[in-house]
Amino acid sequence: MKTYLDLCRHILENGQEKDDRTNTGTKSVFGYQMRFDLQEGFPLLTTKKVHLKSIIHELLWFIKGDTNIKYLVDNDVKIWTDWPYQKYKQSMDYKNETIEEFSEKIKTDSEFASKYGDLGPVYGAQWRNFNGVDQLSYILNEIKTNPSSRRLILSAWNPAEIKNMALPPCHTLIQFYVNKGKLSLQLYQRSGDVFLGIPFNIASYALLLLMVAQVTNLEPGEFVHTIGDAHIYSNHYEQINKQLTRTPRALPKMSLNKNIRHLEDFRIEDFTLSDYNPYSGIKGKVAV
Ligand SMILES: Nc1nc(=O)c2c([nH]1)NC[C@@H]1CN(c3ccc(C(=O)N[C@@H](CCC(=O)O)C(=O)O)cc3)CN21
Ligand SMILES: O=c1ccn([C@H]2C[C@H](O)[C@@H](COP(=O)(O)O)O2)c(=O)[nH]1
Repeated sequence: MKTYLDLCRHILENGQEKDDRTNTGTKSVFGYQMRFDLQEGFPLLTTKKVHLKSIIHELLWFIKGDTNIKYLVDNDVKIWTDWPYQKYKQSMDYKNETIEEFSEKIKTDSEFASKYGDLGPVYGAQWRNFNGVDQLSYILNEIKTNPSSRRLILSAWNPAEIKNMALPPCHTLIQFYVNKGKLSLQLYQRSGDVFLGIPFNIASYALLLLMVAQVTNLEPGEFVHTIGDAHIYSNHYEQINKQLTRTPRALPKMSLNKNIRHLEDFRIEDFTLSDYNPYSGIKGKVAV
């Protein structure tokens, strides 16, 4: 994952200080592209330990078309909880619960979960029902029947619905590309938190590529990651510099249960990561 460290170095050396919505402050560049050949291994960072289980669950949650954090919270995935919690804090029902108590209520009280756990029409909703279009089914069918198409696009950016989303989509658009029996995927990410979000996003879309390749009988090719505003938050400089002192190790391997033929049939137990030997994890605050 030298590719990732190159991005970090590029921003530290060439990035400009930029204010942002969260008032944390960032160093930022506009426009950056990374390429990962999936034949060379699974692109999971080795310069810090990345919690893959959260990534897999999040992806399965998108594929289900789900937008309520209940599924994530039930599976102990915490990455989306801050946003509904902030909203809950501003409501009449809020009784000084901590985020842990809030999560517990989401788990045990389904009425509470439907009232306070929904993020609005975020990824899952747009992937499966963009103004009535199931984009994921459409893409899978096109890849199988019309692989040379240059229109294999899936968009999460639905301008009419942005105002109803807890957070406007960061991974706004993906395009598939099929050539010589290989499937590639390019992501256009409008905004990328290089320390927290990007390692997750790389792994997540690499995984989606492997899954789609399997169910369309293609070999995985390249994941191309294009970022618009690529930034390092000012409270993450230390964590990034620490990673820059670490020499990347060999990439792990990801194998999928070969019996799965439909995207919706994948379950957490169908993913096996092997030979993952990362350096220790590094903590950092998420800017909300
Ligand atoms: N500022 C910001 N950065 C993000 O990366 C981000 C957002 N906001 N908002 C929406 C989602 C949520 N994402 C998140 C949120 C939290 C972590 C995080 O805290 N990661 C820790 C712990 C992981 C875990 O508990 O599994 C990490 O060490 O990676 C990562 C991505 C990615 N996105
Ligand atoms: O998958 C994700 C989701 C979010 N991010 C980061 C990028 C930004 O730091 C924030 C979102 O704030 P905006 O003001 O809406 O850009 O979250 C990410 O890197 N990856």
